[in-house]
Amino acid sequence: MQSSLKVVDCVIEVHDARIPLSGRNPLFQETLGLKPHLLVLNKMDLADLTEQHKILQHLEGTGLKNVIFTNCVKDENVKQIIPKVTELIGSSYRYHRAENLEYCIMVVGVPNVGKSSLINSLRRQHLRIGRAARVGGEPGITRAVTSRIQVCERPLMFLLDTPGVLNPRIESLETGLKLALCGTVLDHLVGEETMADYLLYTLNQHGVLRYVQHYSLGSACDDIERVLKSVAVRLGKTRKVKVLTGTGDVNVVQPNYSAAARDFLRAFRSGLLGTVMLDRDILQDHPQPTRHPGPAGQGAASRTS
Ligand SMILES: Nc1nc2c(ncn2[C@@H]2O[C@H](COP(=O)(O)OP(=O)(O)OP(=O)(O)O)[C@@H](O)[C@H]2O)c(=O)[nH]1
Repeated sequence: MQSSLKVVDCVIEVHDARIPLSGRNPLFQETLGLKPHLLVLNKMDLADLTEQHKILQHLEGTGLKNVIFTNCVKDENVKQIIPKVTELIGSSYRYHRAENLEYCIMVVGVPNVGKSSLINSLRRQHLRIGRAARVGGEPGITRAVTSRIQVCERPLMFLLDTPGVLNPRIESLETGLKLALCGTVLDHLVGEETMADYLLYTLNQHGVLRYVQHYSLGSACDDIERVLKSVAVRLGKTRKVKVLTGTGDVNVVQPNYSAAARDFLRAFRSGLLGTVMLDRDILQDHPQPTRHPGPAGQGAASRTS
């Protein structure tokens, strides 16, 4: 990414709109910092944006003035990106390329936030043609900086897709769990049941109780074992386990907790359980944003219950 930088006019950083204030990789800013920068908060369809103005205020307080919320599956707000990028490059002090009317933009972000989807959406919007970048539900689909992909005719604009890069030092356990819920880390590395537990905690804390109806649970519950058991039974996700008894082996049918946890996470990620703002704690804890947030531990509030 660094070696491609000299041909890049602007950096578009894509992040998940459910975690607008946490989990970004600070190395992007440090390494790519001098180029004009646009933050695209994607998957807005999955985010609770009732406090959008507070989020924007908070981001502005940390020096991020150029922010656009998008849904790249439905092409929402994607049309705003190219005019904004053109404006940013035009007003950039590095813009000394009178003869060269091509723009080259690098798209960066943590894994699975929709960088390739954004490129495909831009092509649909401006060129009326489809896919150029591979899209996938799991992190790690794009594995190298691609050759340039044209996304617009006027102005002539090319994008470089890049692999998702996580901060090697995640600032807190809570931020790690939020990133995992958003699908930026392979689920089995964190553990589906751990993530399901955090998801249940979050949904209850935010009063997003659609899971109760979705799984016909009767009432809200903060016991993950009970919830996963009900989900497993309801979905018929059981497994036979051999149990050794005094009279020999007996096959016992048990709820398949892992399969239930996977279904719970899948339903959440596809929006079936409602929208959430996973950084609500940061918004509440830091009403007056500071311009230079410190390193480890700052930002994400610790769990209080
Ligand atoms: N709901 C929703 N899903 C989206 C949106 N944009 C992308 N996705 C989905 O998110 C998943 C990841 O999208 P990609 O475009 O492959 O993400 P990426 O950032 O290029 O991923 P890596 O190459 O792994 O870094 C895919 O399943 C997309 O369909 C969006 O705006 N809303």
